[in-house]
Amino acid sequence: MELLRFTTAGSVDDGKSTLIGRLLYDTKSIFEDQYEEIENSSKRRGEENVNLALLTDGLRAEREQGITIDVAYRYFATPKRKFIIADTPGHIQYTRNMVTGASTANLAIILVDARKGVSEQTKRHSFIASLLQIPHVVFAINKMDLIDYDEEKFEQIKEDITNFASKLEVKDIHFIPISALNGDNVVNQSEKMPWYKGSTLLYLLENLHLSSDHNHTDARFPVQNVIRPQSEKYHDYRSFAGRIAGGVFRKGEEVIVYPSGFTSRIKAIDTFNGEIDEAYAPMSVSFQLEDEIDISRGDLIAKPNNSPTASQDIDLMVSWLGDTPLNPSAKYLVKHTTSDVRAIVKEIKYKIDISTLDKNFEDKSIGTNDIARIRIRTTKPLFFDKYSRNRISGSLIIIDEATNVTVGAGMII
Ligand SMILES: Nc1nc2c(ncn2[C@@H]2O[C@H](COP(=O)(O)OP(=O)(O)OP(=O)(O)O)[C@@H](O)[C@H]2O)c(=O)[nH]1
Repeated sequence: MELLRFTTAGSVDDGKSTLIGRLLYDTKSIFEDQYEEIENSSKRRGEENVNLALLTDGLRAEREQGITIDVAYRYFATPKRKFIIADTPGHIQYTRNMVTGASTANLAIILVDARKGVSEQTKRHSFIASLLQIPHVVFAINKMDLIDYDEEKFEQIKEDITNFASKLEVKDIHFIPISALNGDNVVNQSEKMPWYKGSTLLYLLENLHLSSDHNHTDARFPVQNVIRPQSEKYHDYRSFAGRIAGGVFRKGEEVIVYPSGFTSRIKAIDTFNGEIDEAYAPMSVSFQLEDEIDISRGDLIAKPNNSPTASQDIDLMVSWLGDTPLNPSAKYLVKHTTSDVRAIVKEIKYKIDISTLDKNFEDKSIGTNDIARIRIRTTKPLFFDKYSRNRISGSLIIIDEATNVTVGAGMII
């Protein structure tokens, strides 16, 4: 069954928790006793309706004690698909949380309060979604019940969003008028908005075409592990395990290994369920090669005539996640796919004001939640692609060596 990863974003109180609760409840993904529990809490709090937000807020309260990065992952499934929701609270640390939750997402739901329309947060979240190149973005115009399910107001918000989104790189945009509280257009089609002819949120989540989210052109296989069993029986066995980051690999095809540049052919493709003839992103497989060449963790297997860029000077957009500002004279550790290298920040080109999208060339201080264009120099060449071409081989993370904390998420330009 296919897996869809999505993230929710919105300002505080736009209804993220209620929406997630509604999705879980209407798809029957919660247990009877969980429902009874929130039913009782709602009564105790003197609330008229069962407050579905309590379902996720309860879990949140628990995790807010002592976990630095505030993203909770929730799972549910329908007969059609499996889902992982990265639930990020909307308060101050928005950028950091959204970047963390969204980096592997296929889709982002950006909530907009129908009464307020496009807000500063809507713009920030849309910018981050475009920066991270989340392939699909759904603007859920929530609380339609509070504006009498007014079609004109919905159309106006849609137009406002379309106008500023035209400046961004978002490939696939959807708009759905919903009421998370009452369940309109979340799982069930609303009877209150006969003018809306589009699909419900769940229908969209279940039916979106996902295979084109991966790069199927440039074959990239970062080696995670060399498998060399100790037992007599597998005496001559050696294979290279990892997850395909792009393209298609077939048995018998010629491959090239970086950084060595040696070539060989694929003798076999092993998987957990046995041998296969063809493998593509995002499958986890292990390659046996025909020649005995030296390969270790961090190497990249690709195909001749389709090489990645090799360089030690790398330009990137960085989203700063650290609590302490970027230190231009520090050495950082950089993790790029399966390889680790040391790096320094050579240049801070500019910082982006994410509410206006303006570039600031004067202020070079990069603190928490800032997004900036920088250039780093690594101690060894990295073999990479542009982030716009491949979200895996085009991204890296920056780690503070002293504390081992991830301080930056970088998208290679
Ligand atoms: N009338 C109406 N109220 C809603 C709707 N969705 C959410 N609310 C209410 O809006 C308030 C905030 O909802 P939450 O789901 O807690 O908002 P949130 O975005 O998760 O907030 P944080 O978790 O604090 O970021 C609650 O009182 C909800 O009952 C809706 O569709 N209609």
